[in-house]
Amino acid sequence: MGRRLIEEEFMASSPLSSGANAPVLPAHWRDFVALTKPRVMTLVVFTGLCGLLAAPGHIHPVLGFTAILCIALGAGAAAALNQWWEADIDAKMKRTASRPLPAGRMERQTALHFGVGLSFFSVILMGMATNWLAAAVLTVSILFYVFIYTIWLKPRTAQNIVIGGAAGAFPPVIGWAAVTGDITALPIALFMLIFFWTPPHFWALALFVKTDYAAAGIPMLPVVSGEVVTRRQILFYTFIMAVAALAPVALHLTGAIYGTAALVGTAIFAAMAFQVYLRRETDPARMAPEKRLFKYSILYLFLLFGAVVVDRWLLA
Ligand code: HEM
Ligand SMILES: CC(C)=CCC/C(C)=C/CC/C(C)=C/COP(=O)(O)OP(=O)(O)O
Repeated sequence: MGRRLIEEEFMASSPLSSGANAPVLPAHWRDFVALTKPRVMTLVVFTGLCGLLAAPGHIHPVLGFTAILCIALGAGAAAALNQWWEADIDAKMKRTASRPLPAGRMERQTALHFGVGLSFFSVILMGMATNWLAAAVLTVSILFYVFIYTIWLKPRTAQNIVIGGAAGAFPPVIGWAAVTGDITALPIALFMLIFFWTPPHFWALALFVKTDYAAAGIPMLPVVSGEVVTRRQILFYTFIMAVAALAPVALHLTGAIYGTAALVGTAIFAAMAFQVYLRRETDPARMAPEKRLFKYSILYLFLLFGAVVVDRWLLA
């Protein structure tokens, strides 16, 4: 048996092997959890929970819990459909190659059925447990992530996440609507905050995984327009995000606790974005500013959304 054949056999059984040729093993329950991108979804669920807790009025705790569960299940379903569509792309990127589909631990069809089934389940349960406005917005966010972002924009334009990022901005609106049955100024302001937060959040990451995206042929901004443009765009969107972060204070929708958190948190964000902007080349000895900004972007959103809830509860 030639050496090439042995290598091919090894590659086929490797968890990093391409989705196209890998043998499909029976999926383990852990693979279904992985399909929902649980780490990313923690923040999605947290922002949904904060929208629910900040809303005026009362919701029975069991129904409130069900609403948050539906946001988690809907977001997980959308993530599964994203991976069903992108199995071949994920196989080409180091960061994603060991996901259940590209690693050959699950059939694509299984992911499709899981994603569609969970989407329907989450929307119907949301409608029955809370109201049909919350269910409708959940539907829009799932469809937006799958069709507008994943299928339409992501493979076509470097502006994919600017528009497509709206999908991830809906959860606080859903949480709010689940309690009140309406959508007013504060949930719209929270939507805007996540919407303008997404470009600096994602492009900071894209700067240090750009070779992955280039290898997979995805037109992310650093691949298409280069690092200098991406660093400038990160700074530009950080300024718009700062306006969105301070808008609830200016509009008297929140009080001093959120105001302080937004002011301090956003000043740190802007300082980090400025460091990213100034950076031209990589110094392997220090953590790159873009890596620091990416990590901080997550903490920032946790902080500001937590502050909204504390603020509204103290005001109440
Ligand atoms: C279209 C918009 C977005 C894109 C393209 C994007 C992209 C990414 C990517 C590629 C990662 C690395 C994850 C991994 O390697 O598994 C990541 C991490 C993360 N994202 Fe985003 N993101 C977006 C929006 C959001 C939103 C709206 C939230 C929550 C509100 C969010 C929360 C997170 C969190 C918490 C992590 C860290 C996960 C970990 O600890 O591994 N992202 N994002
Ligand atoms: C309620 C509801 C439906 C919420 C949706 C939440 C949402 C859209 C979150 C976006 C975050 C996310 C997983 C981005 C990954 O981008 P990617 O898919 O390009 O990343 P990848 O390269 O890791 O696959």
